Amino acid sequence: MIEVKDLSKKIKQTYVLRDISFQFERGKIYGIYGKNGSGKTMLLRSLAGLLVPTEGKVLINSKELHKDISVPPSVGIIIENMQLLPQFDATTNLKMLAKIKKIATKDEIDESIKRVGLEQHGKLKVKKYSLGMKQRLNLAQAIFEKPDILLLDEPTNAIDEKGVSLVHKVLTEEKERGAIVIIASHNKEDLSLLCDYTLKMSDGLLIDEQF
Ligand SMILES: Nc1ncnc2c1ncn2[C@@H]1O[C@H](COP(=O)(O)OP(=O)(O)OP(=O)(O)O)[C@@H](O)[C@H]1O
Repeated sequence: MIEVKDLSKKIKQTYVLRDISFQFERGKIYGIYGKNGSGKTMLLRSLAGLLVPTEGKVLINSKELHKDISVPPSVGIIIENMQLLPQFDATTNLKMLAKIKKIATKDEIDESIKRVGLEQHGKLKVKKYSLGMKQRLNLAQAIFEKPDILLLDEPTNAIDEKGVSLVHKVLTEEKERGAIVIIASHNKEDLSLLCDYTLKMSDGLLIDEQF
């Protein structure tokens, strides 16, 4: 479980996150929507341990980030400006990540490439990928270790209609496996189709509209 308690973040005199408290539970998909600049990415970064709070805290299974643990022990992430290595193919990119983390097997890498519909292109260099193909590969790297938590910033960005249904299918499977899936998007309609729970972000505040 992820518990966010009174979380605020101030950057250069401005609060980009303001007094956020919420609990995210296993086996559910959460959607966070809001305008550009509302704080969605900042919240995902905080949950990933990539942003130190100014006030408040984030607990992952009762362990506090930046105190008991530095990052969540089992997390898959798609966050803006992520870099895949363009000179290598999809399989090599994931194999190199697997080497660093030492968790996924070759079969699990192949399976995740297949799940995102890239099996025909597994040997193509990533520099030849379209934006949508890169985004699918980003999803493959987020899921290939079967993490407990998935933090996904605009995971369907640049993906065509057929691809979007595939992404929805994969994320539903991840939820059924018991993962906590948290998606940020500016597209409320896209989220409402997929998510068990949708929340609105506005000016750094997280607004729960489903009382
Ligand atoms: N590196 C930074 N330094 C200072 N302020 C930043 C930085 N990155 C983002 N911000 C500010 O933090 C606020 C929240 O930004 P954030 O990226 O979380 O928004 P977002 O909801 O994810 O937007 P988008 O839909 O455009 O991705 C914005 O006001 C932005 O200007």
